[in-house]
Amino acid sequence: MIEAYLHSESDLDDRAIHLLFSANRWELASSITAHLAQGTTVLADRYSFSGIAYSVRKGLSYEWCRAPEIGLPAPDLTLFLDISPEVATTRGGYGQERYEKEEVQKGVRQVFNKIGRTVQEDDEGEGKWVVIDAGKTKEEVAEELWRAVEPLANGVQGSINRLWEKL
Ligand SMILES: Cc1cn([C@H]2C[C@H](O)[C@@H](COP(=O)(O)O)O2)c(=O)[nH]c1=O
Repeated sequence: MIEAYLHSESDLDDRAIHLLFSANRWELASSITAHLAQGTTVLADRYSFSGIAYSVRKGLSYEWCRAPEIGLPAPDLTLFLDISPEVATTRGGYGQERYEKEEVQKGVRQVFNKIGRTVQEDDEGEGKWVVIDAGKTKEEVAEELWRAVEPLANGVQGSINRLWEKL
């Protein structure tokens, strides 16, 4: 259903697609937790913050969008690959999806930056938020990413947090 929606083959209420994305994360929550408990690093290419950013841009409230995400396994680190919408359009594979339009990306980027500030200020179990300048070369981006990831590469101590739920 998500795929059909993203390729404009179907239409859904903004809330319905938000909940589908969230349900998709909940489908995997126990397996993510099991991997983490075994010491396996889990990398998610987009997670709750993406879900919230795309839906808030459409006019849904931050609180409404956040609610179904509460309790999901929390990231230890979020890497926000920031790029101007103009440069993004020049990158490969861009333009096929419903949201791959400059106006949409501009709005989503603004919401992401707001969420980033909130995460940095709150410390409510959302993990650390690091902005990476994705407008640089592939090598430079890789270097910046590694600088942020390396401190965690040997494992993270402590229990697995849940998003917006202090354990
Ligand atoms: C994970 C996620 C992605 N999206 C959007 C971002 C992308 O434009 C599109 C596809 O995501 P993808 O790039 O991870 O495949 O879906 C949401 O709107 N909500 C979500 O929860």
